[in-house]
Amino acid sequence: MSEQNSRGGDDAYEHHGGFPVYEPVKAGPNFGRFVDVFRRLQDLAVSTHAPDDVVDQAIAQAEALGDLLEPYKVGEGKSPAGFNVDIPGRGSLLLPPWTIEKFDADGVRERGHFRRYHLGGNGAVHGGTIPLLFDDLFGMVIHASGRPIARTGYLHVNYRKITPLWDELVVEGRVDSVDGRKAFCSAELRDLDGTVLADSEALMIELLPGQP
Ligand SMILES: CCCCCCCCCCCC(=O)SCCNC(=O)CCNC(=O)[C@H](O)C(C)(C)COP(=O)(O)OP(=O)(O)OC[C@H]1O[C@@H](n2cnc3c(N)ncnc32)[C@H](O)[C@@H]1OP(=O)(O)O
Repeated sequence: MSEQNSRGGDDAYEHHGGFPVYEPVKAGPNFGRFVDVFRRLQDLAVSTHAPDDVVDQAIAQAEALGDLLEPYKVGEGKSPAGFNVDIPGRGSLLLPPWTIEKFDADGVRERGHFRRYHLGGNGAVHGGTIPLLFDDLFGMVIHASGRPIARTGYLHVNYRKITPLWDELVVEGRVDSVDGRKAFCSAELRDLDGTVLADSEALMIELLPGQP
């Protein structure tokens, strides 16, 4: 149960805007492997040129897999996908497979790589994938800072160098300053030599009660 605050409001509700208060959904012991196998399939789906009969077999097997899983569909916030910080990408296939290394009020650092599924052109990571990485990072930066839930008002990305597939990389972000509901954040994506591949600035705006 949430409690009334001194302004007569509801602390939990105000902290979460119009969001439900999600409880983390713990994954079973095989969920990491489950995500891994789907990442492999994502890579293969965009990197193979198989004969038609093999494509037909793949469709049949994928349909059978869909039929196996369909009865277990759940609503938002009820699947372990996206909620498990021990699994790369928190177990979400939308996110690249990055792992949280540091998560505190000073900022958040993650380490990981992009895969064939994230290919843009000529061996480089797709330019739309990098804002995804930053946007999600800034969400966690806000969470780690202890600030109320926020949404991205703007996200600016500078692409400084080609970002390669498969190489281990590091991204780190923090809140630079706060002005009322507005948290101004920044982050850098680097290779292991410390070269900045991309950097980003974002405005994260605290949600008002009831804002979705
Ligand atoms: C372990 C699990 C972790 C889990 C971690 C999970 C991480 C996931 C994180 C994902 C984050 C997202 O992608 S969120 C999805 C992408 N973002 C969105 O969809 C947001 C869509 N936009 C909105 O809903 C709205 O614009 C809001 C709620 C953000 C703000 O609307 P509002 O409440 O009406 O606010 P408004 O008065 O307009 O603005 C408030 C102040 O911000 C300023 N402002 C607003 N927009 C801008 C802007 N683009 N550029 C400059 N300034 C702006 C205004 O001038 C004002 O300043 P002043 O006059 O006060 O000075």
